[in-house]
Amino acid sequence: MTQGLPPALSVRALGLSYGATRILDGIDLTLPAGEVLALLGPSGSGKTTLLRLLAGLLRPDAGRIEIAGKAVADPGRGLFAPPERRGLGMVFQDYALWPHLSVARNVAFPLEMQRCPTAERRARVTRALERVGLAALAERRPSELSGGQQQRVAIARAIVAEPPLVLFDEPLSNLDRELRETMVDEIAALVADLKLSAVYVTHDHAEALALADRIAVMRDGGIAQLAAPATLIDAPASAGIAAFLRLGTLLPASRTEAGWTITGSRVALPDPPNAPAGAAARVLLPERALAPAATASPDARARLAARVLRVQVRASGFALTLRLAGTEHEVALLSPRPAAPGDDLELAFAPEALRWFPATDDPTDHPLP
Ligand SMILES: Nc1ncnc2c1ncn2[C@@H]1O[C@H](COP(=O)(O)OP(=O)(O)OP(=O)(O)O)[C@@H](O)[C@H]1O
Repeated sequence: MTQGLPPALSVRALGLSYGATRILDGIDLTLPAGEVLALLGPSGSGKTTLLRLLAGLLRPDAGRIEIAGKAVADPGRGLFAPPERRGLGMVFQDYALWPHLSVARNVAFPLEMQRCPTAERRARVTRALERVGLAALAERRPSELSGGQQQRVAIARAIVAEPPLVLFDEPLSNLDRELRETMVDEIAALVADLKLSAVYVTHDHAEALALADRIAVMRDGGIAQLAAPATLIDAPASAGIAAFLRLGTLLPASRTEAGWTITGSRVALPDPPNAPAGAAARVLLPERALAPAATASPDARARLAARVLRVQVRASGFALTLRLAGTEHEVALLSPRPAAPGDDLELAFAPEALRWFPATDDPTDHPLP
């Protein structure tokens, strides 16, 4: 966080309805200056609507938005600042460049709006284009650039005026996978170098984890969990969030006289640290906590037998799909050693790596994007 500055963004009790349908409700957020917040959620969860409210493209019907300490929307007080008075940088998935203007003129646009003197404008445009590696293409038209280059122009335009907040709306979704991965790293480096504050909408959890200081997982027009990436992975607030983030296998568990077992089997599970209420629960077996027994870490004190169903060779190892012995449940695992379909393996893990949820917490209510 940048010391002494007001939060880049503060949102309190924000809400919006279309007719009788409540689209967003009770949104509370604070983004310290210099941090990146990702809005992550499945299609229809309200990410774009929230971003449009921040941009001033939509009016809320309840709550308050402050940007860098200044109120920009507060319907209770009749306050609403339109987009041009918020001074934000914005990057959209379709680039939104002026086709008839050169790259340099596109990037200069926000400075022209601010009536920035010509010499300073030229210097800042050059600097912004250098930052995104496009200084050599300043006189081209957008149509003479690749998709990735066009998006770099849009990013240069969004940062040229050093706005208090940059909004990214799924900026990489039109690019192919390889370029997306490169550009996630580039955006992360740029945002960190310039100490920008940013809100980044995505439905791709890998993008959110790579870029954000904090992630708001959105669901049904609300925030289901707001946490740092490491916390979200280590302690998802619900089985639904664990399923959405694809953290591992969710198993139904039952309490029997002999202890907890995987429901419908005799396969024993280690006792949970805090006993879930009732005789049924859902347990997450996190993929990153599992290892084939021979390569397991020394603190692995629990084991499950499994049979290999499928193997995919990856650059980083062997992606195994296994069936837990005595059950119909499948688990995925990245193994450093090769295996073949039909092989029997023991999976080792530390019992405290398991995450327990109430049986009523149904991950299938949380559709994947
Ligand atoms: N103009 C509108 N009128 C009525 N309902 C709308 C309107 N715009 C969006 N919605 C509804 O609001 C909800 C949230 O939509 P929003 O576009 O914010 O979701 P999203 O999380 O950004 O989804 P996606 O990833 O598909 O863009 C959806 O149920 C959508 O159908």
